[in-house]
Amino acid sequence: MKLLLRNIKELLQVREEAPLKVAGTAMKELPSISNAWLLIENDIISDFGAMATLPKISADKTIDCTGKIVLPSWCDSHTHLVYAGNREQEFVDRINGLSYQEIAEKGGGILNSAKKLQETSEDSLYAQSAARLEEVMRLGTGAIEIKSGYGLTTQAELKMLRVAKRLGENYPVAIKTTFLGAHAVPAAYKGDKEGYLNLIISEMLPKVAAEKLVDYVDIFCEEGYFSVEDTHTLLSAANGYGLIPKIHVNQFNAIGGVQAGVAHDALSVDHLEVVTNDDVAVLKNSNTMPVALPSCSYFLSIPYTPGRKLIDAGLPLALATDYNPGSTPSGNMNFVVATACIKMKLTPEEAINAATINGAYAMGLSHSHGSITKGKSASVIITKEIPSYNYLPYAFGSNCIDKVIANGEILE
Ligand SMILES: N=CN[C@@H](CCC(=O)O)C(=O)O
Ligand SMILES: [Zn+2]
Repeated sequence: MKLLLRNIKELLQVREEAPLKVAGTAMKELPSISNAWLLIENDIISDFGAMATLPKISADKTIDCTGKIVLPSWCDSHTHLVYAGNREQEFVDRINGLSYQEIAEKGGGILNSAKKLQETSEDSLYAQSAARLEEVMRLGTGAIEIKSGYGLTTQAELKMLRVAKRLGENYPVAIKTTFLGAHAVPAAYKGDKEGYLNLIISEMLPKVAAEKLVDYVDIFCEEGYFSVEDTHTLLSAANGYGLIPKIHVNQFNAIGGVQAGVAHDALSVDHLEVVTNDDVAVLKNSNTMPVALPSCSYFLSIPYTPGRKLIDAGLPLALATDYNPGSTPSGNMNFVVATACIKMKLTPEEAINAATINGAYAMGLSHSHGSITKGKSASVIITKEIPSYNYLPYAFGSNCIDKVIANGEILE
């Protein structure tokens, strides 16, 4: 099947040789071709160029993209998309004055989602999660990471991860999975965090690894959840199963989670609403991608990750949604890109790099996603007719997407 996109007003994020990631001032560059064509063969980007160079191609289908911009699909490297039910009552409780932490201390928060998930069948969990995945795919997400962490028992964690794996088998989207058993201490282990960590290490990790359910390991390194010492203990154990870390750090407090992540060569450290100069220095000498989650800051009214400071220090930055029922009930990467520009003062070029190639890096997918490069997955967004790519974050409340091509499949 040959699919030709022609008369593209601007083809964005064109990289002949795709970098693994872009950092610092290089994030301001967004290579593009005006008045372009793009050829997709089956599920692969096979060629592209300026219209003046278009060779004779007998395509099975042609899409005229006059006035429209084409860019690689969003790469959302941090989500908790598999969950049961919702937490809209906690949303109202927060409006009425309770904090996110106070809700968690009353047994709400992650434990509330864990209870719901444990009571939900695997098929119902799959159906609820599939509906969310379909929605975010139509919003332009072409690669996504999904975490466990709302099970908090061995059976329920396995259930979540099997659902995530099944989604990857059934949808034309790249899915990476992460084991987040250390998301919170479950009610059954109240006051016995060591006992729960022991369960994670001696029972959950071996089972999750034996079923080949995950690519990465995660822990919520935060006051009131898991300490830096717990983080070292878990990441060392996970290393024995070949699991690379992608961890939750510095959401509310900088307690040394960034340093712990870098010490274990984490692929990414995520949240970073609070960042110290020492965190920046440690990240500079690492391969670890800092990941900002601006929709979470928006929803919880907490500080935004100082993205400007990180990029100005020469670091890379990725943007992701954090889609989950508690802190971010939205998987919309378009809103993330707009909010990064509006609230974190990223330029549109920086935000698009952060949401494509750097997002791909943060889930180990730079070789196949995140840029318009020959041989990469044919996962692209075709916008509506818009004046320029700056319009994408500018028109933050509008859906600027006309069509999505998901691994070669057209989603209307
Ligand atoms: N902070 C930890 N975990 C999730 C939220 C969990 C929840 O509230 O359900 C996050 O990344 O924001
Ligand atoms: Zn998260």
